[in-house]
Amino acid sequence: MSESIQMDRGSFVTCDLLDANPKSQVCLPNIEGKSFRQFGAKDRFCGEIVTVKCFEDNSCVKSLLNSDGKDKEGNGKVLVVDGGGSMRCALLGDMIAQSAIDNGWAGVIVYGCVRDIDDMAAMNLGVMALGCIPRKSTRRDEGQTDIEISFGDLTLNSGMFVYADNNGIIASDKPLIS
Ligand SMILES: O=C([O-])CC(=O)C(=O)O
Repeated sequence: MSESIQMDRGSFVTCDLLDANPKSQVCLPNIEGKSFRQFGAKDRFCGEIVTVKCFEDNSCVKSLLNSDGKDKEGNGKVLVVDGGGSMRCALLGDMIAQSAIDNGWAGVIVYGCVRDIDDMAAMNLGVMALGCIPRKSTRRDEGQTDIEISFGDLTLNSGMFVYADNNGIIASDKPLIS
């Protein structure tokens, strides 16, 4: 039985949500020797997922985060980017992160790297990524949106729900808090 817990979106704990919903997906803490870390000031964030798959090209990330990031209830969505785990360039920096905030997104999870992390650490956005690197990606308008993505034992589609805090990342077909 899954249980939607009534709770403020800013005060959930992933461990408690998972205890109440043990069939939820759980991201592994070690993915081929790499781990997700927090880079934003908002270290507890959740929302409806929008998926992107791109490799060393953040065209889709930039255009999506420059568009409305609110769900039907007006809550922020979370962009989950499968960057193939590349540690060679960053798919998000402070300027795109600022446009995510301006457009109401709750957070961005990057299976890859980010940059401008000192500025990002002060921004009211959830950001989790595997690491950081000064180099930006090359925009060639390549990448796919709303496609199934998989990493770290997660298999995610747009319309699912993700919950992230300092304990880690969990995901579910249904909302876990209401
Ligand atoms: O423009 C990019 O590709 C990433 C970046 O530096 C930013 O968002 O500020």
